[in-house]
Amino acid sequence: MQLPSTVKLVEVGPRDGLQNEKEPVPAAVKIELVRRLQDAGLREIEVTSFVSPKWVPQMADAAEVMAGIERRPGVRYSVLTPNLRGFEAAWAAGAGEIVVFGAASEAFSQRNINCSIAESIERFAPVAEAARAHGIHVRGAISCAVGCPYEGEIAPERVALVARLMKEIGVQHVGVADTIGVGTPRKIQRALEAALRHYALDDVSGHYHDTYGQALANTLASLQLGVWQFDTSVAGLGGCPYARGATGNVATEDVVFMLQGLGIETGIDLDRLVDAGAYISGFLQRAPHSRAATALLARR
Ligand SMILES: CC(C)(COP(=O)([O-])OP(=O)([O-])OC[C@H]1O[C@@H](n2cnc3c(N)ncnc32)[C@H](O)[C@@H]1OP(=O)([O-])[O-])[C@@H](O)C(=O)NCCC(=O)NCCSC(=O)C[C@@](C)(O)CC(=O)[O-]
Repeated sequence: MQLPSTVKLVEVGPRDGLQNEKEPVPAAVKIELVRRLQDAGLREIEVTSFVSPKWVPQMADAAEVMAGIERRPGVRYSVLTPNLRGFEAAWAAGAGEIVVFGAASEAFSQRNINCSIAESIERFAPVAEAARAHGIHVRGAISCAVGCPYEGEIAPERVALVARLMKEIGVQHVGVADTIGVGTPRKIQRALEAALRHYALDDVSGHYHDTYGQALANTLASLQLGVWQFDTSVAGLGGCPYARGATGNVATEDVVFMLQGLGIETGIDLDRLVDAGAYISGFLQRAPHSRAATALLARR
């Protein structure tokens, strides 16, 4: 089967990766991480979230981080915005893309953003409208696309429903998110196919946590469908504060290593990426959660 010749990776480490850390990570460290990621060639970076600091204290420094990052031409800086207040802050901070984050599970929607799926769409509609009026790209995340920590297995129809609702309010791109990493290749393909009922191939991405070690296989299964955009997290950082036990996203280093082996272009310098992962892992005082990074560091 013909795989895509190019893949775009959205680096979510500074946001998804660091939102779940027990000890606060200083803004200066986040800013330095973004700098190193850019040095490695990442051109899409999810920097932070403009959410309630009561809900996610780790992202309370969102404005400071956005003000401190070194902006480079050709790099898009995205942020999460749950409501209009978040959007206004994101706009003021110069975000190039905003992410509204919904879920295919009612229970997760309630726990994560304190409203039902229907209410979340009502909340996102003015956010999407305002963003588009300002020329800011709007991405939507569909969490729990295959499984939910509270409801168990999620049917693809639920993903299709949320994708349709997001499409109707002007969300331009959807990310199919396996929040707790329970997806396996066929399940992920079915969730993607559900989103693809409402979005074109170029407007659908995969966001896979690696809790059960399936994320690379799921990435390959997505490539087989022609999906060519993925969220990944340097050093496999992360987890969601509202999904207990969920570990980080698939490590950017592991995905880049696999893609290089497949002859697929990413524009990313793996050595410098490993440096960025080593930097943040050093700060967090643990080894990177990346097999490729561990192997490459051992060879140095
Ligand atoms: C959505 C709300 C705000 C609703 O929270 P709420 O309590 O229902 O709303 P509220 O309007 O009553 O606001 C509560 C407080 O937050 C303030 N507030 C309200 N909005 C904002 C804002 N934008 N920025 C800053 N502050 C805000 C607001 O002013 C108020 O402050 P108080 O009056 O109590 O002092 C809350 O539930 C929230 O912030 N949730 C965020 C949860 C979150 O960030 N989760 C992690 C990201 S999602 C994820 O990781 C999944 C993903 C995307 O990676 C994909 C995947 O893997 O699944």
